[in-house]
Amino acid sequence: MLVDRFGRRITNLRIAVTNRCNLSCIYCHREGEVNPGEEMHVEEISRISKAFYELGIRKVKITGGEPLLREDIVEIVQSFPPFDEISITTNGTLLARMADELKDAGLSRVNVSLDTLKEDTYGFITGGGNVQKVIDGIEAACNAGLTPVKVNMVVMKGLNENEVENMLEFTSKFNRGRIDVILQVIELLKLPGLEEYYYDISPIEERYAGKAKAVIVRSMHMRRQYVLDNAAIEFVKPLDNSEFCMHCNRIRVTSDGKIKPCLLRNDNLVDVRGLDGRELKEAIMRAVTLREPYFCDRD
Ligand SMILES: Nc1nc2c(ncn2[C@@H]2O[C@H](COP(=O)(O)OP(=O)(O)OP(=O)(O)O)[C@@H](O)[C@H]2O)c(=O)[nH]1
Ligand SMILES: C[S@@+](CC[C@H](N)C(=O)[O-])C[C@H]1O[C@@H](n2cnc3c(N)ncnc32)[C@H](O)[C@@H]1O
Ligand code: SF4
Ligand code: SF4
Repeated sequence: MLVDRFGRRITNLRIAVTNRCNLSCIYCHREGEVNPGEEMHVEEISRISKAFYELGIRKVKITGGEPLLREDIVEIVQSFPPFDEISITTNGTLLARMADELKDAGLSRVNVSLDTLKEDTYGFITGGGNVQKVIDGIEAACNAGLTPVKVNMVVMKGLNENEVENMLEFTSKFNRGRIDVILQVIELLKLPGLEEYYYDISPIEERYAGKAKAVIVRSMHMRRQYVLDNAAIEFVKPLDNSEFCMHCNRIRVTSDGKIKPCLLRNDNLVDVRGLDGRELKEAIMRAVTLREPYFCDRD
């Protein structure tokens, strides 16, 4: 088991398989990648993930850019070691036609980004995306058993801050007798130029906390999930949140083969391209020693 200098156990791997995307969301952090080099080939992704598996990692998240743009995405999923869970975070636009194949390849579940159900707002946020394709993708993922599907909603002032209840109603339509779709409400990470859209989601969380039938506190980031009638809602509030960072159990790999100890830093990357065997594992362990909570209480 990998444990960093702060006693944080690392159980999850996040691999960006591309930096390319078919949308251009106004807020995109691209998983913290800047000026990426050539994308890793499937063999490299497989080699790196096996090294992490041998070091005790049991869950992997595929992300990007838009992972479903990779023509070999099914091969990538098939090439993983036997992780307990393989999930993808996707914008959902290409999911409808791929859901069954991905399930057969060994994918466990998906997160689908959908900030609004309003066509014009969705088009504005994503730079021209078609909301119906995403809805079709969510439906196909449910039918394929890629559940629970998490619908990622980044809340933005003046754009969708009043749509949480609508989105919850939308997810509850898929929950017949069990929770197949969870709404995940995400605080906007204020990249330069995004300040005007920032919206504090704490009052929204308080509102649903008051109505919850049960509360699940996740070991990852101590994130709270509230169980409601026929629905569930989780909150992701990283900003200035030392509790969130103290419970960060994930390590990242960039699309061009660098280990990234923290989403919000690029000054401590460890390049593992071309490494194998002991050298690769040593580089991974070096990256683990570079992990530090980004938001922490300082005197
Ligand atoms: N600051 C910070 N934000 C994160 C981190 N992990 C995820 N996020 C944010 O959380 C949002 C959702 O991420 P997803 O890729 O859907 O995955 P997840 O919800 O973290 O993971 P699962 O619950 O396992 O599906 C994204 O907007 C990320 O920006 C993290 O380690 N640090
Ligand atoms: C970078 S995207 C990559 C995967 C895929 N293209 C997608 O959109 O789901 C991963 C997640 O990060 C979220 N995200 C991107 N930029 C963000 C920001 N500035 N603040 C909060 N979340 C953000 C997206 O909404 C998405 O749910
Ligand atoms: S779909 Fe995902 S990767 Fe593409 S621009 Fe939007 S948030 Fe970024
Ligand atoms: S910002 Fe905090 S939670 Fe996110 S990757 Fe960095 S240390 Fe982990």
